[in-house]
Amino acid sequence: MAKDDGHLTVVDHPLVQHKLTIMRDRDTSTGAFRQLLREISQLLAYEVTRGLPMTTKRIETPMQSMDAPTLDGKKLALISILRAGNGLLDGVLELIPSARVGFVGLYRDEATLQPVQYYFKVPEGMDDRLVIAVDPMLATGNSSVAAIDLLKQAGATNIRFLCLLASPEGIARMKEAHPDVPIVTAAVDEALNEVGYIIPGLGDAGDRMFGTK
Ligand SMILES: O=P(O)(O)OC[C@H]1O[C@H](OP(=O)(O)OP(=O)(O)O)[C@H](O)[C@@H]1O
Ligand SMILES: O=c1cc[nH]c(=O)[nH]1
Ligand SMILES: [Mg+2]
Repeated sequence: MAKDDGHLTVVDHPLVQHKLTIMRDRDTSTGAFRQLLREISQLLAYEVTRGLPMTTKRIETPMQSMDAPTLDGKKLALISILRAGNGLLDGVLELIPSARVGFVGLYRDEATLQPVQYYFKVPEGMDDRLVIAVDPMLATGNSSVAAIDLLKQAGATNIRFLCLLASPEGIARMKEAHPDVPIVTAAVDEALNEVGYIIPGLGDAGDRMFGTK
């Protein structure tokens, strides 16, 4: 696991990198792409949930009673940035089924690369939750910055951002707009191309996941 100043964590684990390589391959099918994203999301979840507050609970093992560590999943809000965010959400939610879930609907206008909002629904009490926003792609950063703006407007103060692939430009934009939001990603690619796609990247995550192109 590579870290910079605490703002960015790159999960360079061999399992993550191997699965990401298959996802990048243009010949990987929609079904395999979705399955791999689910698997990677669970490996990334391990990192993004590091340091989550724990309490203890009195339990009886077959041998004796003990105060055992436990997580209060209800204090966690997972926010999917639609639609591709759902590909990360499903796997993380499987690991933490009691987490609360919200959705920010955004798509990138292909000409301006600005996000267009079409939906917003998050759990109550955002100010009292650890919020993990998920979206596989951090390209220009316009979508994630806008989504986090909205989450902060809804009261969130403790936010982390989980993605699969990031560009250097997107990381810089997030760091400038939201220096308090740590980013966890599987890889930082070379650059953005002239139409705002990550290079070498994996193409359009939503289209590859849902087979829409
Ligand atoms: O950092 P940015 O330049 O804003 O680009 C990243 C955004 O682009 C993709 O979504 P898209 O707009 O394609 O919507 P989709 O999830 O519905 O496919 C991706 O899932 C991010 O939300
Ligand atoms: O490379 C990119 C950039 C934005 N959105 C994607 O899905 N892929
Ligand atoms: Mg898309």
